Amino acid sequence: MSINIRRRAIAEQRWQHLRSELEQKVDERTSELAERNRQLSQLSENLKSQVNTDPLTGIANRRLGMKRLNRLCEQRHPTSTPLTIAILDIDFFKKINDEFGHAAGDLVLVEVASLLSLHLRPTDTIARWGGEEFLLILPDTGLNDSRNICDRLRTLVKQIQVQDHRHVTISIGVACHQSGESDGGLLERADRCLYQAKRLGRDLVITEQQLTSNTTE
Ligand SMILES: Nc1nc2c(ncn2[C@@H]2O[C@H](COP(=O)(O)OP(=O)(O)OP(=O)(O)O)[C@@H](O)[C@H]2O)c(=O)[nH]1
Repeated sequence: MSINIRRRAIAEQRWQHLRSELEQKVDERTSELAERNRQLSQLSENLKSQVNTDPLTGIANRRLGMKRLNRLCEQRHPTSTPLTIAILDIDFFKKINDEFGHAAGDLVLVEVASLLSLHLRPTDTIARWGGEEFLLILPDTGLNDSRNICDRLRTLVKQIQVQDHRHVTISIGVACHQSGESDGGLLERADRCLYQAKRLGRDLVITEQQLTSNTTE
């Protein structure tokens, strides 16, 4: 009888030991999986940010700019606050590259992007639209206010110098979203304003209002 009790006690001890070993293994495996999960979500965050970011300037890329504009245009209804966009293009950028080198051109792009980020609101979007072109999305902003904002940016950008020589200038086309309009239509109108700013000599802000009054004259 006492032998049986001792055997049972030994078996129970073994069982306890095995159970605590197993529990320890489960704990270790659980923390390994939690760590791997953390790494995977970090990786996924990094990839998401790479997909949406312009690698040179660190601002939103065309993809993200387009996505935000598309969403804002779709969400708007007749009583929404105004939504304006501006397409901004650095003047004679090819000359900057040709005279001072591609690295100097890159630096200008970075400086323009950081100036825009510094002077616009966190709710605005600043996206690199193409080579030396930027898209600004200004929610809750009417055409006149946008014009003033863009004119201030135009003046500020002139403070940027390329290797202490040439001052940088920009041309900007500004258009306001019309109810029911697609993002494509809005972009096209802003682009026409930009084209006019270039045509009229550059270092200018042209709004669609000015474009209409110019073409009807
Ligand atoms: N350094 C640099 N240059 C770029 C980049 N992307 C595009 N470019 C250059 O930007 C230049 C744009 O030239 P154009 O389209 O002729 O325009 P522009 O010289 O600014 O003339 P306007 O727009 O008419 O005032 C081209 O020479 C491109 O090679 C970039 O990421 N870095």
